[in-house]
Amino acid sequence: MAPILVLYHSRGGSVRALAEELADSIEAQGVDTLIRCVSEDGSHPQVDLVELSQCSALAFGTPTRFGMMASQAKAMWEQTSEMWLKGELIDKPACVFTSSSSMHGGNEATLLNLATPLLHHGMLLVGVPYDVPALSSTTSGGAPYGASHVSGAHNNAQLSNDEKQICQALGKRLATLTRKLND
Ligand SMILES: Cc1cc2nc3c(=O)[nH]c(=O)nc-3n(C[C@H](O)[C@H](O)[C@H](O)COP(=O)(O)O)c2cc1C
Repeated sequence: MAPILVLYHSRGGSVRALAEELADSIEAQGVDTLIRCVSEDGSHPQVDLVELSQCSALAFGTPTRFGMMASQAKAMWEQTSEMWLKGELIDKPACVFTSSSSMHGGNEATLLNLATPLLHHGMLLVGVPYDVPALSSTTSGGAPYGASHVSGAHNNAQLSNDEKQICQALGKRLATLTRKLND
């Protein structure tokens, strides 16, 4: 099975923290990951679109920017018309994640916005079900739509335990479903 691609954009490191947490939880299920950035950030290499077309599944995240995905990621998706024409992502599982500075500053809207191009590509969106206890106890990030983090006005809050647990549950679910689909 091809690796699961964990693809993100992050300027200050908050989304990167979620990406790394997701990758760890996928790897814990014995599934290989490839962590890539939309644009080179010094921590992980920039994605090659071939890696996107060949992945077995995708975890995709950017910061919340005015309630939607970062423009760098939107620009990347606009280069995927050929992949879309060939249907290379159809029936591959996918999940989304984001970080925002404020609690009600549009992180849920961003999760839904991140999902839009994935649905256009025919991907199977994987969310977080309510049997994950942290979804009911979180006082910061984490939603049925995906993993999220509320980073605070100075973008320096660490991931809370609930945010981590929601992120780990999402990674585990993505890995498990991907393996089942590839059996
Ligand atoms: C241009 C811009 C727009 C932003 N828009 C929002 C927003 O709509 N809502 C919000 O809560 N935070 C917003 N933020 C804050 C970031 O989403 C937040 O700091 C996030 O954690 C950054 O993630 P990163 O550390 O991975 O870059 C914005 C930041 C920038 C630079």
